[in-house]
Parts: sequence; C-alpha cells; structure tokens
Amino acid sequence: MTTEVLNLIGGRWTGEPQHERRNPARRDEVVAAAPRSDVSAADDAVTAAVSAQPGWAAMPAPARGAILQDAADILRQRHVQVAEDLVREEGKTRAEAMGEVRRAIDVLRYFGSHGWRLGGEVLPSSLPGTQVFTRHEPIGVAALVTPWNFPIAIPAWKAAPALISGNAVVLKPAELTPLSATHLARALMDAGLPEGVFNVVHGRGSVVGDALARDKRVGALSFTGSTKVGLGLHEVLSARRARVQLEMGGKNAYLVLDDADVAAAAKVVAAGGFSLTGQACTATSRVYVTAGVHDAFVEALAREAGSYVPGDGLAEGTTMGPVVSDEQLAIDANAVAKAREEGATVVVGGSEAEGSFFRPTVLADVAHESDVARNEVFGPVVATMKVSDYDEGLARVNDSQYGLTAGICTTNLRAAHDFAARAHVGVVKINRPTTGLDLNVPFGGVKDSSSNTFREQGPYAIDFYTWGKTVYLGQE
Ligand SMILES: NC(=O)C1=CN([C@@H]2O[C@H](COP(=O)(O)OP(=O)(O)OC[C@H]3O[C@@H](n4cnc5c(N)ncnc54)[C@H](OP(=O)(O)O)[C@@H]3O)[C@@H](O)[C@H]2O)C=CC1
Ligand SMILES: O=C(O)CCC(=O)C(=O)O
Repeated sequence: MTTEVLNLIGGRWTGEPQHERRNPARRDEVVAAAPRSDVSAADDAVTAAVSAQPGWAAMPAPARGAILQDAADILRQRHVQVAEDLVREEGKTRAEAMGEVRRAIDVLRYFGSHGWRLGGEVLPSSLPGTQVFTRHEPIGVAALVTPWNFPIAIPAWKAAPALISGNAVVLKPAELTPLSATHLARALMDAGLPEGVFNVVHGRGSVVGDALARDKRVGALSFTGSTKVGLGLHEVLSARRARVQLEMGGKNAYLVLDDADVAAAAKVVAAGGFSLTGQACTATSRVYVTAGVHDAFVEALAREAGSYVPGDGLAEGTTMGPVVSDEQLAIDANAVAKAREEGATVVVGGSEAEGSFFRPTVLADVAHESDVARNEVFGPVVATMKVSDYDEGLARVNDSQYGLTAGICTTNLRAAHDFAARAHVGVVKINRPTTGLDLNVPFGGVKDSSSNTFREQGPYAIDFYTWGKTVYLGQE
C-alpha cells in the first residue's frame, strides 16, 4: 500500500506526492510517495516558523514539555505501525525498528521532562544591591537535515531539544525515508503543537537542504549525514556566523587484546559491524587484533558473520535487513572488490549481492593503507588487521581522518583506562559494541566526524539551540 506523504507548513499538509520510495526488501512495493519540493516550499516553511516561534517561546516551558510528552504517548500508541513502516521504507529488521521507535518515544519524554528544569544560574555580583542571573534564549528557527539510517530517532533527537528550548523547527528528512518523519510530525501535531512550530519539507537535499542553509532567518542548522555534504553546509552556515552542528562519517575501530575472551570479543565486534546492516555512523568497520588471538578471533568473527539471516525485516527469522539503496549496494560491493585487489582475503561473505541483500563480510590480511582500512563503507563489511601489541593497536586506531567511536576488548583494567584516555574519538566503548547510544549522555566526534563544537543528546543538546544572556538586576 502506498502512503501519500505531504509537506507540513504552518500546520497545513501541502504539496504534491510525486517521488516514490520503494521497499528495499521488495522492490515492486511502493511504500510512500512524497513531494519533491522546490525552494519556495523551504521559504514558506521558514516564514511559518518565524511567525510561530515567539508565541511558542512565550508558552511556559512545562506546557511545551507536556506537548512533547503527549506526542511520546501518541507515538507509543502507534508504535507497531510506525515501526513496520520504518522497516518497509528503510529496511531495518522489525526488532531494530521497534528499538528505534522506542528511542524516539523516550527522547520526547526525556526532553519533555526538561520543561520543568530549564533555567539559568544566579551568580554573585561585585556591585552592591545587584543580582546577576543568566538566561538561555532560543535561537529562533532551527533547520534539521537528517539521513535515512535512523529516520525517526535522529529527527526526534534533534527536534526535541530544539522545541523544548522555545525554537521553531523546519525538518528536511532524507528522500529515502519520508514516512517515518511524517509519523513524528503527526504525533507532534496530534499532541497539540501550535501550527508553524514544526514544519517538514520533503525534497532533494541539494535543493531544500541547501535553501534552508542559505536562508538568513535560519539561526541554527543541525545535520547528520555524509562528511562531504556536512563540510559544505559548514561553509555556508559559518560564512554568516550561524550555528551549525554536524554529525558525519566514521571509520570506527576496535582493538582486541590477547587477554580478551575471544568468543565475547567476536560477538561485540559482530554486533557493532553487522547490526543495522552496517548502516550506522557508529558501526565498527576496522578491527586491530594482537598476534596471540588474531587467528582465533578472525575465525570466531567469521562464525558470527555466517550466523546472520539476511531477509525482509518483517519476515520471521530475519536478523539482517536489506541494504537501503542500489547506490549503497554498489558501494558495499565495490569496497570488497577493491579490498580483494589490494590483497585482502575475504574470509566470509563478500559475494555478489542477492537482490538488495549483502552478506556480512569479514576481511583478513588487510593492508593498513588500503582503501577499506581508511574509508567509510556504511555496509556490513569488517576489515581485520594484525598488530604486535597494545601500543601499535592504539596508534592504528588513532591513525584516521575520523574520530567518532572506538572500542577495546580487554580484561586489563590498565589498558581499558589508558584507551579511554588516549583514543582520539568522541565515544569510547569498552567491551561493548561501538553502535548503540544512551539518550542522556553526550554524543559527537572529533576530526572529520563532527563539527567539534556542540554535542548532541542529553542536556548538552540544549546548548546548541540556545544562546546565553547575562542580566544584572539592580535596585533603583
Ligand atoms: N553519519 C551518518 O549517520 C550517516 C552517514 N552517511 C554517509 O553518507 C553516505 C551517503 O548517504 P546519504 O544519505 O546520501 O548522505 P547525505 O549526506 O547525502 O544525506 C544526508 C542528508 O543531507 C541531505 N543533503 C544532501 N545533499 C545536500 C546539500 N547539498 N545540502 C543540504 N542537504 C543535503 C540529504 O538529502 P537527500 O538525500 O534526501 O537528497 C539528507 O537529508 C553514506 O554512504 C554514508 O557514508 C549517510 C547517512 C547517515
Ligand atoms: O549507534 C547509534 O545508536 C546511533 C548511530 C547514529 O547516530 C547514526 O548512524 O547516525
């Protein structure tokens, strides 16, 4: 069944559904049709947001929070349908999609509860009879440009802190996944969000996303996606000194030491590398293994990889969904072909794609300088490399243009602490998969993974959407 998706501008559903999205697991099924908007729709959405924002910011923060909490409840009532639509448009397994929708619900609840806690500080003044306090003012209009790989959780974790702090929002979701963003918008509107406070414009990133970035009324833009697009947005936004938050690519590394439990390490690396079909910016994609356990680890990882059952995420027994698009499928296949040319051994997987499915792939004997060891694949492909000891492993982990997540499997407390201190990444996982984040703690990277400024998630997320003011209150 095709669902017609429209833009949401100033509380009205508008536009012509023209662009079809097909189910990556069943290509004859059209899941959704959405507008391919032009720049005028982006302009209208920003106009609506500008006009709605002062009223929204004037509403008491607990009342704003109550709307987010109600939206969470509505999403909870609809969660089975929302998750199944997410599977059909993006390709996750049912369990992964349920987890993602759950996360969106929890994010709305979490930031909804912040309505009771927002505020500033009261500070002593050097002046007699004077009080100093700080205020956190909303930026005004925030644009959110989001990817297809977490099509409801990422819009939710960007929108919720923006909204609770009194901003109006214009969301440009990825063209591949229009339906999940619509479910989020419907829940917010059905919860009583005033018209114009949350707007959605569907269309090409290079048209709608670019127009939002260039609109001087947009005070902040939060982006998740490829490094290439993110760096372009950074140039546009910083040229006019608007806020920009970027969560981009990764080449996330794992280090497995001789003292690790090999079977447990293989499970951790497989979960980070193959869950979500490897389509996460936090996915494990290169593994350094010390010589004593190298061969046993590669064997154990290959066994884990072979145990996945690729298929339609809604089918019973499927443990890995399809690749999201033909373009991504070609990237996965080419990465393995190139690795082979550069001397790697394909231990398991790596065969021609079957339809939209690509088998979990483990590569061994990978050269440190080869393409697959350095560039993001965004698919279920894990490159393994032997290192002589911890120091060499740590140096290899840090030898990357990216710095999003990294992990270590070890039972040595000293190594674990040293790694936590010296891994040059935004998130360190010790004996846990590189994927998977708590919603109440900061998330972001360094180097080419991030804008290296404001973190997402947790209370820190609110900093990006507010600016600080200091008030001196004296008596006459
Ligand atoms: N860090 C992460 O979580 C993610 C990383 N990626 C990486 O990016 C690669 C490509 O994926 P893709 O989805 O195409 O990522 P993109 O960076 O192209 O897309 C992310 C978002 O940005 C929009 N966009 C694209 N071009 C522009 C532009 N010029 N100006 C403003 N917005 C724009 C997209 O719109 P639209 O696509 O609808 O046109 C989408 O909404 C992946 O293979 C992976 O390496 C991808 C997704 C998530
Ligand atoms: O690992 C996760 O849970 C989040 C990953 C993520 O933020 C992304 O892929 O964009």
